[in-house]
Amino acid sequence: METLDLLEKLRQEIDECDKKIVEAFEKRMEIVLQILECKKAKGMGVFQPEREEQILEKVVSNLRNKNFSGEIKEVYREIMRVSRRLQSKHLFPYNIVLIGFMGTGKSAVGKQLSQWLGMPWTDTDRMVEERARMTIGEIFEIYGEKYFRELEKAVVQDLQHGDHMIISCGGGVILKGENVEALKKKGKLVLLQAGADTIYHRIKGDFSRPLLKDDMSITQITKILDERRQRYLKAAELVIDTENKSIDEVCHEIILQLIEKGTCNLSADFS
Ligand SMILES: Nc1ncnc2c1ncn2[C@@H]1O[C@H](COP(=O)(O)OP(=O)(O)O)[C@@H](O)[C@H]1O
Ligand SMILES: O=C(O)C1=C[C@@H](OP(=O)(O)O)[C@@H](O)[C@H](O)C1
Ligand SMILES: [Mg+2]
Repeated sequence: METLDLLEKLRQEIDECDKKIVEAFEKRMEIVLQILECKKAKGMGVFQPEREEQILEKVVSNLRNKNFSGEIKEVYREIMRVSRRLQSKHLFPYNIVLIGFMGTGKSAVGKQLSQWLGMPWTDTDRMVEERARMTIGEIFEIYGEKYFRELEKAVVQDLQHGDHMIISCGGGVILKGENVEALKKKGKLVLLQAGADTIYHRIKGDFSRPLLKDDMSITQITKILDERRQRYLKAAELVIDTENKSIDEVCHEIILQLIEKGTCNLSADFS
């Protein structure tokens, strides 16, 4: 057979394979949505790591040519992430926005939630750093806090167009009313709380936070917390106490509370 004819024939075979894949994919996604209803009824989480491991093992064992084990695993990891994302899109049809004081776990919890729910994650501090090509510490040192707040505001304004994401905010995002307004357009604001003692113990070894660089103490944390408390509470649509809870436990609590709220007033707020 001529090379060009062969190429055409092989392409037709690929098209046939793709048709089957699309059919199977569509069916899989429909089943994924039915599973969501069962999980909801049983109070189960979207992310079931043991089940995902079993699926990976099963698809590899179904392979006739084991040379493709790595490839099939890669594809399936992505399929399972997309499945999680589809389920969480139905559960949480809005951005989940984490606010709260430094050290309450906004960044760590956001990252973990993103993994569990298959939702993309962004951190306003990282966005500011990327845009300025400087660390937060350098921005404060060279240009001062006011300039940092303007950069933070610009990032938040851009984020108001994002859909179905986890957004970890910098602790001072609530200092500007327009930030809160923009974040609420498509998001549910979840306040993470912790006492000054806990916060101090979580962040005492980390000097990347300029507001505490010269005075990393419980007294200084308490002072700034007191100044901001009302703003945090006013902005929050859901309040989560993180004291004596692991990062996983905080994530569970957020998911549970958001689902609980969803049955009463979320659909009205976020339709
Ligand atoms: N619930 C928690 N329990 C224990 N350590 C935590 C918890 N939440 C966050 N941490 C830790 O505290 C530190 C600060 O967390 P981070 O997510 O950076 O806070 P934030 O973004 O709110 O400033 C990190 O070392 C993180 O691993
Ligand atoms: O509370 C604040 O004003 C700040 C909190 C920091 O973020 P984290 O809350 O993630 O530490 C960072 O945005 C900056 O250092 C200022
Ligand atoms: Mg952070």
